[in-house]
Amino acid sequence: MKILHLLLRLDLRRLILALTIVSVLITLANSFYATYQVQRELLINNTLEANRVYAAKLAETTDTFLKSAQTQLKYSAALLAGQMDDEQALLAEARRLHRQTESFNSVVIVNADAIIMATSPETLQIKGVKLTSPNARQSLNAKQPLITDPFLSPAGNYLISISHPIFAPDGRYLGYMAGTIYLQGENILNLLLGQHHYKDGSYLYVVDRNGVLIYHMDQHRVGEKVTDNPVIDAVIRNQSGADNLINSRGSDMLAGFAPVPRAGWGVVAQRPKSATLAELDKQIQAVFIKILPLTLLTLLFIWFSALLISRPLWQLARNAREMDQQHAQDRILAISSWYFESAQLKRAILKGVGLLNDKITQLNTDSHTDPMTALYNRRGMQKVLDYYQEIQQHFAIIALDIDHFKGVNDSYGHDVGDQVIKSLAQLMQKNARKVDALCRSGGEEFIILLPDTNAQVAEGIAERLRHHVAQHEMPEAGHVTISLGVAYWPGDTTGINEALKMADRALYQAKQQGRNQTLVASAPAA
Ligand SMILES: Nc1nc2c(ncn2[C@@H]2O[C@H](COP(=O)(O)OP(=O)(O)OP(=O)(O)O)[C@@H](O)[C@H]2O)c(=O)[nH]1
Repeated sequence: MKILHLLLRLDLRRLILALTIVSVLITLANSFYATYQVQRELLINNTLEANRVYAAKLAETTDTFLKSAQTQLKYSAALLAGQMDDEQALLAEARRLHRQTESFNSVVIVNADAIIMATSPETLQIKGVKLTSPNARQSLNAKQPLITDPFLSPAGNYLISISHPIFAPDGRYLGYMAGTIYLQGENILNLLLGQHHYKDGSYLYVVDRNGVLIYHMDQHRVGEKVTDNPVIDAVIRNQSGADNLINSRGSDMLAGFAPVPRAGWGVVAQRPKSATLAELDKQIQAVFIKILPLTLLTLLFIWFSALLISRPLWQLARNAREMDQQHAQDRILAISSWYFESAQLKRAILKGVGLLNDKITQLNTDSHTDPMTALYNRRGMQKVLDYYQEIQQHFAIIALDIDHFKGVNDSYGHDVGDQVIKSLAQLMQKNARKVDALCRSGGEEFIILLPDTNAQVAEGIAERLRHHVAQHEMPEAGHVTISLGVAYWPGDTTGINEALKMADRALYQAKQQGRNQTLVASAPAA
C-alpha cells in the first residue's frame, strides 16, 4: 500500500514524465493512424485503378478475339453461299475452320430449316438433327451476325455460339455458320483470360449481357446469374470503372470492370480488400520496428531531462520542509539551481531560512539568557547540559558564589550589588574560552561548564578567576572575593546532576573553610 502510495505521489518529475510520455504516445499514435489511413487509401485506390486497367485490357483482348472470330465466320459463310447442297464442301469448310484456328470448340453449319448440315468434330454426331429449342434457334431467328446467349446444345454442351448468316447470291437466306465456345472445360476464354489470375485471391470473371457468368475461375459457377451486384449492373450497361463492393459471398472486394461492346459482355477483375491491406499491416509493423529504437531513446532522454529539471525544485521543496533543522542553509546552498526559476526559488528560500534562523536565535537568546549579565540562565544551562549528555561530552564544572554578598547589598544598596554581579560576569567572560558555557544559576551564584577539561585544569582556571576577581576594583563596592567548587563529569552514564551537586558541595565546603578559595570535589567525579 505504502509503495503504491509512493508510486502514485504526484511530483514535478512524474508530472513532466507523464505529460511528455503521453504527448509522445499520442503523437506517435496519431502519426501511425494518419500514415495508416493515407497508405490505406493509396493502396485501395491503386488496386482499384490496377484492376480497372486490367479489366479494360482483357475486355479489349476479348473484343479483338470476337472480331477476328466473326471475320473468319464471315469469310466461310461467303464461301459456302453457293454450296449449301454440297455436304462434302460443307464438312470440309467446317473442319478447316475448326482445325485451322483455336478459336472454337466446334464448328456447325445449319440450314434455313434448322437442320445441322455439318459439324466439326464429327464425333458430336448431331448431323441431321433439327434445332428446336428457342435458345438453339437464336442465330436462325436473327439472320444476322450474332453472339448468342449461353444455351445447352443438342450434343449436351453448355455453350455460346458465334454465328454468321449464309445468304445465296440472290439474297435468299440459306442458314448460318457458327463457331462455339464451350463454357465448361477448355475453351478460348480460358486461353485468353485464365492465365492471368493472381495467387493472392485476385481473380476475374466474365458475364454476358444478362449478368450470367460465362467465365469464372470456379467452373461450377459458370451459368449462374449474378444479381444485386452493382459492378455487374454497371458493366452490362456498358460502363467501365472501379468500385469497392461486397461480393455475393460476402467478401469485401476491390473490383475493376470494363464492357466487351461487341458481345455486350462485361469483364470484372477483383482482389479481396483484405489481401491488399495485408501488405499495409506488414508495412506498418516494419515502420513501428524502425522507429522503436529512436522512440525509446527519446523516452530515455525525456526521463533524464525530467530528472534534471525537477531535481533542483524537488531538493528545494524537501529542504524547505526542513528549514528549521540544523545545516538546512548549507544543504540549500549546495543545491545546483541551474535555471532561472529554481535559482529564484533558492534565493527566496535562503532568505526565508535566514529570517527563520534569526528569529529562532532571537527566541533562543531571549529564553536562555539572563538579561542582566547576558550569561546563560538556568534554562540555557540545562540545554547545554542536555546536549553534553546526548553527545557524551566530558566536561568540568566550576560553581562559584560571591562571598558575603548580602553585606555588599546592605552597605551599598541593591543597585551597587547588581553592578558587582555584572562586573563579575564580565570578568568571567574575559577569563573563559569560547567553548565554555557561562551561566548565572542563581542570584549571585554562577556555574561555568568547561568541555574537554579535567578537574585539575578546571581547578587552575578557577584559581585564576578567583585571583582576577580578588584583584578587581568593583564599582563603588571595592574588592569582593568569590568561593569556587570544582567537579568533573567523565562523559559516561553517571548522572550529570550528581556532578553538579558535587560542584555545589565543594563550593559549600570552600565557604565553610573560610571563603575566597577553590575546592575540588572528591571522587567519584574528579
Ligand atoms: N543586588 C543584588 N542582590 C542579590 C541578587 N540576587 C541575590 N541577591 C542577594 O544576595 C544575597 C545572598 O546572600 P547569602 O546567600 O545569604 O550569603 P552571602 O551574604 O553572600 O554570604 P555567603 O554566601 O555565605 O558568603 C542576598 O542578600 C540576596 O538578596 C541580585 O540580583 N542583586
